[in-house]
Amino acid sequence: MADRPTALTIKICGLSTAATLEAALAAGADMVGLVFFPKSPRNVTPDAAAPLAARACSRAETVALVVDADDALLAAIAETVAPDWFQLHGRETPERVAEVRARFGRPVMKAVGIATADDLDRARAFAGVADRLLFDAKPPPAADRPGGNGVSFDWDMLARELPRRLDPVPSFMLSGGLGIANVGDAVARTRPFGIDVSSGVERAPGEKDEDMIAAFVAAARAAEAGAF
Ligand SMILES: O=C(O)c1ccccc1NCC(=O)[C@H](O)[C@H](O)COP(=O)(O)O
Repeated sequence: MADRPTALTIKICGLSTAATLEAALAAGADMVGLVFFPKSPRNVTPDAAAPLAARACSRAETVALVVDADDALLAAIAETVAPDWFQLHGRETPERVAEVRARFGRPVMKAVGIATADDLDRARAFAGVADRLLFDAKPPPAADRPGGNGVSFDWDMLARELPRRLDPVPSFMLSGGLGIANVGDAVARTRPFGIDVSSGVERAPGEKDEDMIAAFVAAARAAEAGAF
């Protein structure tokens, strides 16, 4: 079993305005995510993201989320935004994860889509390479993005199969369809290192809601008391 934190790490992903970023920081988020994927309603350019990352500096870790990004985009983000983490949310191989980690000198979180226990076997290849895994739901068939779709997967399957299939259990974050009403249940069932939310704190796709962010963090903090 990987080291357990004394507290739940909370990540709010897909922030694109100063006001909602401030709401996440004020609520006590540990990580804030910036999405660099043009098809996403949360997409930001490196130039737009730079002042957001600067605002978060030393208050929370910044995470740059990319999908099958080439080195040119990663270099532009590294130089302009200087994120603490890269989150690779596409079809990156374990070799590419290792390459990004070495080339850009920052920790990498690898998202792995989970639907069945076989997907946990697939995740094993990333466990020794990525600094953290993010278990996310697979996108619905018609989705035009691989994450941030507000859909969940079977948390009980994860809790049951993870220790059987990955030994030691890696440090993982849980995402996919989390919201104010279900985050407590999700944490109690899966006991993750951390959680990650995007759609569940939005009033419309890409529009974060400051009150929902605060309520989500409060609900997650209430859940951590029982889980850790
Ligand atoms: O948010 C996006 O638009 C996005 C686009 C492409 C790849 C990943 C994306 N988001 C990932 C996340 O925000 C989270 O890591 C996670 O999937 C949670 O999403 P949600 O189910 O919406 O809470």
